[in-house]
Amino acid sequence: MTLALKDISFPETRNLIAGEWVTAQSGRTITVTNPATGALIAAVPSVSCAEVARAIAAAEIAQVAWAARPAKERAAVLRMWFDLILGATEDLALILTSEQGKPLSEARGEIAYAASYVEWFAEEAKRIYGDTIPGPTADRRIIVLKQPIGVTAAITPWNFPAAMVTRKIAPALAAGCAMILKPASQTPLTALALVALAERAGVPAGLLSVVTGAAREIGAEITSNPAIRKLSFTGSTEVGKELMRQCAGTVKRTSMELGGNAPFIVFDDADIEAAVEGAIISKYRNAGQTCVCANRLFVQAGVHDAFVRQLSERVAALRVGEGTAPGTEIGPLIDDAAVAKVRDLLADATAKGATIAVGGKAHALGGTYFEPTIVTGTTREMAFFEEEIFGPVAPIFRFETEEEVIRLANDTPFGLASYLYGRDVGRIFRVAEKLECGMVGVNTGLISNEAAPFGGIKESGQGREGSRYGIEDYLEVKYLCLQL
Ligand SMILES: NC(=O)C1=CN([C@@H]2O[C@H](COP(=O)(O)OP(=O)(O)OC[C@H]3O[C@@H](n4cnc5c(N)ncnc54)[C@H](OP(=O)(O)O)[C@@H]3O)[C@@H](O)[C@H]2O)C=CC1
Ligand SMILES: O=C(O)CCCC(=O)O
Repeated sequence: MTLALKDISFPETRNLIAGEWVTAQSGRTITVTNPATGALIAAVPSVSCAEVARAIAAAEIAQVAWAARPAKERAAVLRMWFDLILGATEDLALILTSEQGKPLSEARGEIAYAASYVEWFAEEAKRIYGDTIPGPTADRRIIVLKQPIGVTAAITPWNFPAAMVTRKIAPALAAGCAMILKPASQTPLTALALVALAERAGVPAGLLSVVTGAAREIGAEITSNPAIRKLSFTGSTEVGKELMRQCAGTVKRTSMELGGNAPFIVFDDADIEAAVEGAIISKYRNAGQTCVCANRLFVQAGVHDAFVRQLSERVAALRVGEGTAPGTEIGPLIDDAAVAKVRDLLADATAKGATIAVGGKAHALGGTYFEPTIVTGTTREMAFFEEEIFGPVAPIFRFETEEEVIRLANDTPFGLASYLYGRDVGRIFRVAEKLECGMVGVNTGLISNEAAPFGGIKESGQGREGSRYGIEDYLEVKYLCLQL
């Protein structure tokens, strides 16, 4: 399949290792397909541990020189990368939609979102401030320095092939770190194109490498190589836990952005139209394949029926189709396993008494398309109360009281995002403070932006990305004790 791209050097299908664009030494490749059609798009290298180790060795050298450059120079390179990304929006969006499936309009939005992290951290690079602390005795002074952590690595998922890449590379480079990136095997082309643009922007040879191939093998090298001082991972909780275990061997710092099980709470005094719009964005963005997607919708008894009716009208009208087709709002799911998971969750719920209000089955388009779905009459016993759905299915739970909904919302090992709709300011603060999670959307279904600290608690992970907190994860604190 040929993509109609403006930049003739795209799609880039090689890896950037130690400053050179290469194929795998073994000649092995992995294939990339379009989830909308199943068509083969490209083949990218499947590299060995030795090639990853070579990238890490080059990064060690390049990082020293990069960290020594004034922050203003690092910022200028990042700013140039930001400009190049925005200039290549159409190509990047088409590559992204072709390998991931999301509607082209969402892909364009993701490119802008991805670029916003680069712009943000270009600015933050210049504001890595230390501290002076009054000494414990009259003849002592304490000075705190913030220094780059060194060579870092990132492993990213397929659901946001651009934004998860820049959200990790940009703060790393801004802080003076080097990075080895391993993107998801299903969506490597967006990452390769972004890294090609970073090279054009002036990122020095060896500082940033991108490797594709067998996750276990590459992950084993990244997590065991002592030169890697930090790993930032976005993906499933299961793999995140495994990587944390592996990183323990060399006591690497980790940032983990893992699964979620977001409650979306609608109180009786909510603006129902606004709550419905929020649910559409929060639940059905990227066909429900987002870690911050509403996973359990709790609606208070007084507005339950009105909310279900209005949401059903909106959901039944969502246009399902190929991401590149004009007007598409819901693309295909990433693969057959994702469809099977959604089907199993629905079968479990209906067997336990739930009702399908809208959708509920594979879409007539075939392939991995699934109908946008609403399920009512749901209970705590159903599997989707516990599991991340990662598909276009909204289970709606009816509740009566504030105490009950807080208990239900927190009854999960996850703690990433939560949403609540209502007008009672006192209740909003009470509930937001009691929810066990890292982020709360109040009267909004969209909480992601570069200025905010994105991240979770409990088994949803640790560390924050974006905002002024995001760069801290790439910095070490060193203190100087001065005896006068
Ligand atoms: N929190 C989030 O944002 C995300 C959550 N998920 C959840 O996880 C489920 C499964 O999705 P999936 O794509 O399989 O997520 P994974 O966690 O398996 O994949 C995420 C990234 O980790 C890599 N990876 C997988 N196994 C290892 C390993 N042993 N060592 C090192 N790296 C590894 C993958 O590489 P490769 O692609 O080569 O396998 C990919 O780059 C989804 O249904 C969803 O519930 C998924 C994606 C994002
Ligand atoms: O779902 C994810 O894997 C990442 C978060 C998407 C966002 O930034 O909104």
